[in-house]
Amino acid sequence: MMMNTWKTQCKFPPGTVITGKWHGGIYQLIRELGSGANGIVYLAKGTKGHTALKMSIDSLSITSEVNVLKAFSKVQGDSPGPSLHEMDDWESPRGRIHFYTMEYIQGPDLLTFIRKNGQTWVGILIVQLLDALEKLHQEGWTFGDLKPENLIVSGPPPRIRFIDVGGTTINGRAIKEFTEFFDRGYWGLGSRKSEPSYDLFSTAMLMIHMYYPKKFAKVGDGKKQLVQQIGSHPELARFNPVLQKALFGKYDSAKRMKEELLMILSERQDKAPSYAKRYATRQQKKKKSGSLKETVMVLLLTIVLYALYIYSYLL
Ligand SMILES: Nc1ncnc2c1ncn2[C@@H]1O[C@H](COP(=O)(O)OP(=O)(O)OP(=O)(O)O)[C@@H](O)[C@H]1O
Repeated sequence: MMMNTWKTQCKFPPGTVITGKWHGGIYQLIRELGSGANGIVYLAKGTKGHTALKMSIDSLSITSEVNVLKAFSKVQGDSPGPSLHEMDDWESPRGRIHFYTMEYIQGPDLLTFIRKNGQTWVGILIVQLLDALEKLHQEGWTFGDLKPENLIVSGPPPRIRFIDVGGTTINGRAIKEFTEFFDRGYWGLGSRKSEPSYDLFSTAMLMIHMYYPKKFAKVGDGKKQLVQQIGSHPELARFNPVLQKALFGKYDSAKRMKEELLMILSERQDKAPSYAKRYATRQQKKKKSGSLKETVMVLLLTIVLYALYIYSYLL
């Protein structure tokens, strides 16, 4: 009932002009992009070009999402989420509506991208995701509701971005929004406390979902079931050590998970481009066992292979 009320209040046809009460920004709605639990997102045209405009009658949720977007902008390097343009109110014919505008992120969601471009992309995109998560966690936030619909692959070059920051929570609190399949509480594998390991569990579930596009429900012992699902898919099974550690809360940082994932990806020389393969073979011949030198070399090799791997796909 509540939802219908706000939905009706925030529903406007293309062409509607929104004028900011406090900052005077003018936006014309182009089309609806989607609606969530508390608002509607439109593609709009402002004086500086296209923008995504989220409106809601709930000022608290708008303020809290704006705060998350501000935190994203503090993240080192490019923001993993949409950059915030401005926040304002609009005195609409149906009363005051709160809104903010942000970068319009164009591209397919994660699952659509994988369906179109193949599973060879899974590793690299998850590495990118872990990179973004590491930065977010360092700023003291947990993303929370990680699912394919909240991840857009923009580009080229393909780059994974977060949308829908409604579930992003300060570390140490209770997770605000979650989706059963990606929630460790649902699988009986941990609490709903916002902390890095919560996101890493969801990341492992994202990987599983990319190989099992049809989500499956929990039957009996969640832990046993997930281990079985991983083991019975040959492509997914090679990620087994990393997946199990992430599912069972053994990683306390996305960085560590990323490093171990990169190790597995660098082992996959059969799929690597030929120059990468030659490089890897050369390095293996030179390899001296059991030393720090070896660890450094493996890491370097991993980085080089990763760069070549990406490069080969951009050609
Ligand atoms: N910055 C953006 N760029 C492009 N599309 C966006 C952007 N933000 C949101 N969208 C689109 O608008 C839809 C609605 O977004 P919104 O954040 O309101 O909620 P949701 O993800 O559908 O649901 P909920 O918040 O309930 O989890 C998204 O699914 C996405 O398709």
